[in-house]
Amino acid sequence: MAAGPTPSIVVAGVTVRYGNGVTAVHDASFALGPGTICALVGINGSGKSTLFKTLMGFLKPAKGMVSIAGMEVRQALKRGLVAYVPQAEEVDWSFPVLVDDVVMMGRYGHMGFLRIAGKADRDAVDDALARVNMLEFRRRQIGELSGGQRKRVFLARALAQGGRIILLDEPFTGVDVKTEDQIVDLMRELRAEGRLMLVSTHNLGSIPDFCDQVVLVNKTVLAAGPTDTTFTHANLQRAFGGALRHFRLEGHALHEDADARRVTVISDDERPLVLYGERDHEKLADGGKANRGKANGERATGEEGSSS
Ligand SMILES: Nc1ncnc2c1ncn2[C@@H]1O[C@H](COP(=O)(O)OP(=O)(O)OP(=O)(O)O)[C@@H](O)[C@H]1O
Repeated sequence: MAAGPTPSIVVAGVTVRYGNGVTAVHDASFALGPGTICALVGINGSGKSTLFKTLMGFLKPAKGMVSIAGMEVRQALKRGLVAYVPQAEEVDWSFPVLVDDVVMMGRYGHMGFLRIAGKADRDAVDDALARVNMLEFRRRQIGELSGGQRKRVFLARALAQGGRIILLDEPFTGVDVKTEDQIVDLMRELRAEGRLMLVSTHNLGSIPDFCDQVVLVNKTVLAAGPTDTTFTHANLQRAFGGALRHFRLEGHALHEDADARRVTVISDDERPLVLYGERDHEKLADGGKANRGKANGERATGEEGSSS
């Protein structure tokens, strides 16, 4: 991994307003360092995309300060430090462009004015496509790919760019479990390389597995910190209120055998969080840790729960 500024994000007292006067985020603060995968969690309209757009310099805070790798946003973007993997809805899939060309866009910041790709650029594109297992699709039109394949192409674009900070807006929406696992494995590799990833997701069940930090939002940052201490039942209730589906099944209502453990299923939208044998529901993350193997092994059960 190329040396560069230490990846970090500092958001301090940030308020963001849209042109129509809507204050989407007010007085939001959190800080993240290198070698981190952080989940950005909140209901629809809670300000996750607004925060991404602010970190990408598309929106300017009305108040507060954003610093990326110790620099102003504009400077960090100019240096290609931040790569963005957009939500599927933000992309015009009818635009006739090859997979190769999409990934090469990640290299534009490394090229001269005429954007002529050199060997280093072509190598970076090859490496990135190989890392997301998409080499065989490189001559395909982007619009001809499945949702999960498209996500992987945009992830490859971020890798080709060499961004030490990667923002992923709902990377798991509409992808199957196998693709989600591939994306998570890749993110773990990128974390081991010291990169910083901020991931918005409704997959609550996956968060204790691969995120070391969590930022919970609802128009402001309600809680931010290590998953173990922040991804708690109390904080999820604050973030989601009545929007959260929460089932608790226990004893003979659930088991015909002697296994009397309680099962708690907490779901926002996609993959729910499934906890076994919880007594104290305050600390979801601790329970998740103790029961993680089991919960993963029974993922399908949880998914049935979420559809009810
Ligand atoms: N371009 C815009 N102009 C005005 N208001 C906007 C604009 N985009 C978003 N908003 C408003 O800002 C608030 C936050 O929206 P945002 O898109 O950041 O939420 P989100 O958490 O990303 O939601 P989702 O989970 O649905 O993607 C919402 O009230 C939304 O209606």
